[in-house]
Amino acid sequence: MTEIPAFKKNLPTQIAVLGGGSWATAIIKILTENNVKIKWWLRRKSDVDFIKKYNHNPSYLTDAPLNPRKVKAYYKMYDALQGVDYVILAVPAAFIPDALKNLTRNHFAGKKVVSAIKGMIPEENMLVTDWMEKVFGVPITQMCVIAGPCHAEEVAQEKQSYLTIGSPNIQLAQEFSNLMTCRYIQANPVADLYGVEYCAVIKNIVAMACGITHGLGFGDNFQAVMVSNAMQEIKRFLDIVYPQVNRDLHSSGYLGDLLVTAYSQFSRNRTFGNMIGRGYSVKSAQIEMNMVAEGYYAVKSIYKINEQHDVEMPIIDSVYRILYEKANPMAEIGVLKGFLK
Ligand SMILES: NC(=O)C1=CN([C@@H]2O[C@H](COP(=O)(O)OP(=O)(O)OC[C@H]3O[C@@H](n4cnc5c(N)ncnc54)[C@H](OP(=O)(O)O)[C@@H]3O)[C@@H](O)[C@H]2O)C=CC1
Ligand SMILES: O=C(CO)COP(=O)(O)O
Repeated sequence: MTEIPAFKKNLPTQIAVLGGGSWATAIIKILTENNVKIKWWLRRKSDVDFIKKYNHNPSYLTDAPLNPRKVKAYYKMYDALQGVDYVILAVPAAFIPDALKNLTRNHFAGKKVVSAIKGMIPEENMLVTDWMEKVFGVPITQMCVIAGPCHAEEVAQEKQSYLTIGSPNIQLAQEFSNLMTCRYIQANPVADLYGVEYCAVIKNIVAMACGITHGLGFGDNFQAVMVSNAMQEIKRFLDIVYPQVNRDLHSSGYLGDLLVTAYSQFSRNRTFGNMIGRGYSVKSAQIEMNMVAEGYYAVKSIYKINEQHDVEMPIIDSVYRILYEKANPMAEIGVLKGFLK
């Protein structure tokens, strides 16, 4: 017998959130504005104990209070997954294989899976949703992704923001959008899961390029040209890798996400790039940041995927050579200048 979903019985929707960083914390804050119960998995027992006692995350978005009637923290992932309707993945992509290594297909059977991750699985150069389908057999029609211009720090301050929920299953995208819409968040469904997921990954690399050029002393004029060219680069890539009619790349789920990451003071990817432009090595930039810049891993994956397609992607190529081939940033941006219009 098919189980009646909780929202149809007017019961709280039970949602597992996997990951203890700033985005997981922000998503939990948003969801608890609605009729949901959250089962929150974090990797450190000390964090779980802290949240049970003080009702906020000890390390990320520490000012965001969490409703103890709606949020329960878990250290064992199996316990967090029990009885939930949705599983939200919010661990940085590079750590997903390790975080989920003890799970089987059964843990996801019948559950809807949402990726809040804007990164690629590095070893396999795969989108997170493709990887979830391959490893755990989750049908793509049971998955959606969260995209759009939205920094966790602004969610914590309840600043009006917009999200885009992508799924080939538009009913699912609508259902999850309803769960994510509240006083300060408007979530909108789109049928283009792969387009928004790839765009969210690539815009992180572009934000790194913006940070690099800023660190090198280039100004706003140059950055505006680079961001415009980046949008065309994203379009060329998507038109080859996942063509779709009616994809509006100028909407906030694509262009908006690129703009906020390229320009925001909160962007980890831009901050990381800025350090590289100022002369930090990759290792020292990683040590300096206590958060994860997905673009570092993603640029290698996109570069490798594009070896099969040969799309013209000069910004991606430059960032790849700077981060992985120790190319001199100033010399590399000098080469890039010749491609920009
Ligand atoms: N922050 C934002 O505004 C947004 C983030 N996203 C996406 O959300 C995803 C999660 O990022 P976010 O929450 O920001 O991450 P943060 O940078 O805020 O935190 C890093 C997280 O990664 C965990 N981590 C670090 N190293 C490891 C490891 N070796 N194994 C397992 N976990 C590890 C940390 O756990 P610990 O603290 O225990 O070290 C922490 O939970 C990313 O894909 C990001 O692109 C998407 C939209 C907005
Ligand atoms: O995707 C984001 C905002 O939409 C977050 O970007 P950063 O990871 O660069 O902070």
